[in-house]
Amino acid sequence: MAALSRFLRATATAARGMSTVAPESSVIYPAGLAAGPNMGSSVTLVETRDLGERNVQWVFLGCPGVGKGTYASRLSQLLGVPHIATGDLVREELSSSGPLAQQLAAIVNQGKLVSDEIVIDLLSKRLENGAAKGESGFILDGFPRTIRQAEILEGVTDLDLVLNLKLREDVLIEKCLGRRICSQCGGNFNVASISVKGENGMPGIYMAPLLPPSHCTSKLITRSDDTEEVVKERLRIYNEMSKPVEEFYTSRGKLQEFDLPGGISESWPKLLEALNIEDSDHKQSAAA
Ligand SMILES: Nc1ncnc2c1ncn2[C@@H]1O[C@H](COP(=O)(O)OP(=O)(O)O)[C@@H](O)[C@H]1O
Repeated sequence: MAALSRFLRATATAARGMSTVAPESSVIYPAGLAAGPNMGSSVTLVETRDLGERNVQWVFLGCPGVGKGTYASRLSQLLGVPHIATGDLVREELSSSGPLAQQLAAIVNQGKLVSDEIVIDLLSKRLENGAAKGESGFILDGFPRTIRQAEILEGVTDLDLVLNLKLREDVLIEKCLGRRICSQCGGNFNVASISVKGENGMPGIYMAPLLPPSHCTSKLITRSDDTEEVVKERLRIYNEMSKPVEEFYTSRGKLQEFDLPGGISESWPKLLEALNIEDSDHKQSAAA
């Protein structure tokens, strides 16, 4: 805990003096981004890279399978900040021969949460390594997941935005079960073809599969915690432990909700619009 506190305090101080890393494509996002989220109010669009503000510090919340990783990764490339997923940090640790590996595997494979101490330790190390390489700002994905983690983060940094991605639960389960990773290149794919009719006032939803290129097809693996039983347990734990985190940020006026309307090509431009981010290349990247 102390490590994260010390580290984030140092990063925040250093970052305040830094200008935003200019992303490769033309990105325009709201003035005063550092001061608070854009909650749909009218915001003057300016090029933030000219303002000399610090890089964004965002958090992505959302149930397992909602697509936090996909959208956080795209936005991190667009905004020139690192995408830090605590699930990836946990998986890296458990695939290592480190002392925690066995203990972590047992927890993750049951769909339970790793202790706050362990996650904070892994996150601190990741942030320290990033800062040594000159990184600043972040999009955190999968952290905080408990009120305690949220309180610790709040004690050491001032988030600009907490984005809560939402999708109906039956679709979340299908998406988790369809996830595949290429064991060679690490690419993330999804073989599920989702087509749910609208009912009881809920809109229908269509999501095309995200299929791998042919050279990855024979190398696809499934995450060991993406079985139906474990996904349901992860959803249960999300509702019990992480829903309160949504309320925590709502009460601070930081939470912005985003209902995913469909697959990436449909959702990505709408997400950029909701965030008041203009990406001149978005048509090409949405189709990628
Ligand atoms: N912030 C966190 N706190 C506790 N455990 C975490 C945290 N982030 C990740 N984990 C552990 O890593 C697992 C995988 O996380 P993640 O890849 O984010 O999965 P999901 O698809 O459920 O969002 C979680 O089920 C949990 O065991």
